[in-house]
Amino acid sequence: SVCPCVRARQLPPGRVPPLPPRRFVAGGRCESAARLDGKAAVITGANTGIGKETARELARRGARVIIACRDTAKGEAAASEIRAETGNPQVLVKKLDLADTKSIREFADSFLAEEKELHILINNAGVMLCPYSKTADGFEMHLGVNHLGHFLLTFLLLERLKQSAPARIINVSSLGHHGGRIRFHDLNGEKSYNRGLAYCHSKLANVLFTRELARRLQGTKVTANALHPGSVYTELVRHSVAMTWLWRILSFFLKTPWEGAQTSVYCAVAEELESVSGQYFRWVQADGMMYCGRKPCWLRKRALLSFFIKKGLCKRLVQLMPGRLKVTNTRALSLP
Ligand SMILES: NC(=O)C1=CN([C@@H]2O[C@H](COP(=O)(O)OP(=O)(O)OC[C@H]3O[C@@H](n4cnc5c(N)ncnc54)[C@H](OP(=O)(O)O)[C@@H]3O)[C@@H](O)[C@H]2O)C=CC1
Ligand SMILES: CC1=C(/C=C/C(C)=C/C=C/C(C)=C/C=O)C(C)(C)CCC1
Repeated sequence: SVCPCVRARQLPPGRVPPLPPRRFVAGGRCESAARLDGKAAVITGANTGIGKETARELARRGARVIIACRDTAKGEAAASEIRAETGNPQVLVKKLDLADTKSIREFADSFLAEEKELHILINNAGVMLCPYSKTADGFEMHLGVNHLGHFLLTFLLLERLKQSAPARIINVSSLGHHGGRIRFHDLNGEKSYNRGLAYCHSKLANVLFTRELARRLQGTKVTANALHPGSVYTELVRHSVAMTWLWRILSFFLKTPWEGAQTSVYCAVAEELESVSGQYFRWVQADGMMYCGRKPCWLRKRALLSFFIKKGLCKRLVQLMPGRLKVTNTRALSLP
């Protein structure tokens, strides 16, 4: 493992390592130095938040990045900022409204006509806590945008991904998927609707879609993985006044969008994931509390030590903590 001081020096220009109290929430970062020259990536909802920071990191690595967003003015503002900062002129904007299948088809037609290759598709855009509403095609908004829109987009771009293989599909899900159920009898939430649960259902759909897609893509060199980015201070909570205030109050303890993008970047570039498919990733802390995967045995045996790390009482281990963060597969899901 690399000394934290060395890792700090490897941060991209302008990024400072988080202050000690924030190290607990900042999570790890993608340490792969992989370049993406000659590779093309589509990132949905990349005009802001996690998507924008993901676009910035892929552009920094030399990729041709297509920002797929519903508001092209916001997209252009993000693209010109990224072009200026990374020096990569190949950051483009294309209109995509995931709440309208007509717009998704237009995006795909235009993309397929203009772009010959696609190596990375990051289904990142999302809505949360929307008051009850429907997409242009009559689907409940969370399911329509977060899952069905991305489902159609992926389907339309799949041949291009296969032709460009090795290629990766990354679905940005959420820890919230644990609270989700696929309510086959009421997919549109017409019989009962809870906006928090509607979000969770759509995020479970992301995970299940990833698993089935990975199964169907076996042998094609196109992988599909899902992830939870962490709790990130973004505009995701905009539909809820209470959550907007909670987010402001907790902001110091939430990941920044750049920190939140690290799991997406890891899934997109890490060499060791070249043939890993059908998995769900999230950063986990080696304090034994959140760890579901390969917990180091010295931690498993020492619950007290784990408590000290969590409370920040053991200075040396706290200093080492960022180096002990891993992305791991967590939950094995089966269809309901
Ligand atoms: N922030 C967090 O704590 C967590 C986030 N996530 C997931 O991370 C992903 C990114 O969210 P985050 O960056 O936090 O949130 P933001 O609200 O900052 O970004 C969401 C993006 O999705 C776009 N979007 C929303 N609706 C549509 C649509 N109909 N068509 C096209 N684009 C659309 C938004 O566009 P516009 O700007 O035009 O509204 C925006 O670009 C989401 O999938 C979210 O569920 C998961 C767990 C935690
Ligand atoms: C209570 C609490 C937290 C709040 C976490 C929340 C509220 C997470 C919400 C996540 C969402 C909205 C996910 C969307 O997919 C922190 C800040 C992590 C740490 C301090 C204790």
